[in-house]
Amino acid sequence: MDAELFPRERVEVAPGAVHVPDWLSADRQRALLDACREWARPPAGLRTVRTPGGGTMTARQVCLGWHWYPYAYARTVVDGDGAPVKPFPEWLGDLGRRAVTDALGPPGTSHDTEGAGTSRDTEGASTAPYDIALINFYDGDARMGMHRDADERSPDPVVSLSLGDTCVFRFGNTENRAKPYTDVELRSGDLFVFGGPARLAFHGVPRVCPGTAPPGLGLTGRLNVTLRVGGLPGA
Ligand SMILES: O=C(O)CCC(=O)C(=O)O
Ligand SMILES: [Fe+2]
Repeated sequence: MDAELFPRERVEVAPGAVHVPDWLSADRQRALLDACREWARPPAGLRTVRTPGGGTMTARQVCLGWHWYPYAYARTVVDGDGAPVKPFPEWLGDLGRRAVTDALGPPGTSHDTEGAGTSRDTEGASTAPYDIALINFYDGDARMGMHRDADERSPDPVVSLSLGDTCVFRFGNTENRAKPYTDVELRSGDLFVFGGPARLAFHGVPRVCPGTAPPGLGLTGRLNVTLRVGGLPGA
């Protein structure tokens, strides 16, 4: 990691949405990248996602635990090779819980802003294990439009880990895709968590900055791993 003139600070972008720069060490980034390379292999590997309107997502995706397709979850790759989704490893769930605690505080912590009642207990966030990972690979001009992560049935926070090229991550409001939103630069190793009142906020990736990955990582492009609690029937 290049030394910064001013270290980047943890920022609460909106109540319940926190950016923690440099959360993963260089070694942990490399280990997560190695795991992503394994998960990307077929069967049930990296695929291009087709949207109902006939378009395709520019970021390619692989899932663990539950397979996401527009706009539901399944146990097999129903819109691809039909293979069973790869298992969600316990260590990744542990990483998810640690991420939430580091970003938002331990369970039961009140991080109210002006009495807004954003305690994780009152938001219904649970101790249920993280059981879904969506891994997105961005190369070239890949982007992700503004959307909500709304296909899970659990209110637990979404945990986002970034590897490789820096991107602009746009974090918006819960009403619509338009302003107000905040643009955050996510770099390799950064953590972003959104839960509580921010859990259903619109967000997207308008831009990836090619050639900005840490030279030692060995990744061209950007990987983002989001961890979610599904709360899905039959889990
Ligand atoms: O790539 C990112 O940083 C965001 C990914 C995302 O929003 C998603 O997987 O739902
Ligand atoms: Fe998302």
